[in-house]
Amino acid sequence: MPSIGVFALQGDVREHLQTLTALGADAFPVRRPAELARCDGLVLPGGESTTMAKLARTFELLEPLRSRVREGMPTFGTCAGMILLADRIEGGTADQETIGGLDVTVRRNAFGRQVDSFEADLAFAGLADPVHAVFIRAPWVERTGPGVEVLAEAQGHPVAVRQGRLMATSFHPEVEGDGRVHRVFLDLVAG
Ligand SMILES: NC(=O)CC[C@H](N)C(=O)O
Repeated sequence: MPSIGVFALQGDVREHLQTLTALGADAFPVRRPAELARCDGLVLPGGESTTMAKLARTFELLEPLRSRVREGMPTFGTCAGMILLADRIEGGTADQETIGGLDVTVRRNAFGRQVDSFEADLAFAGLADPVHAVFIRAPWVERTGPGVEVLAEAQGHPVAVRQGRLMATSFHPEVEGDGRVHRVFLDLVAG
């Protein structure tokens, strides 16, 4: 049973814990470096990315997170979690820190005011049936580096990507999801 941490200083932690537990993972919240150290894989939930980065710095988790991701820990970011994994951000504050590792540029709040939040059924690479995707003030991926695979798109923009053992979605598969996207991540963890 893989040990999967969910970054828990801010964000929709409980939904991820429930989904991962239902899939048979040993899922637990991560608030300190000792908890991070026992993760086989990590989920960065949705929430508010600037707040999450600031709290990570305050609780001395930011540098440990950066090293674990650099060392190849499988990591899955959803929405704000995608922003935290991105190497470059557009539409953020100038001093916004990220964990980084994913060679993409993401645009925060990209879908704009009109469609602040919306839902869509999206084709997802490797899955037979469309995934029901809930978007809440979501980013999209503006540019991808050469090693990045696009797994899903919405309105012509990448909204799910994978690079090696890193995976990110603009939407919230932990909300009204059926577990299949988390299963894709657990398969990555299993290697
Ligand atoms: N639902 C979400 O995670 C929203 C992300 C948020 N707009 C941010 O920039 O961090």
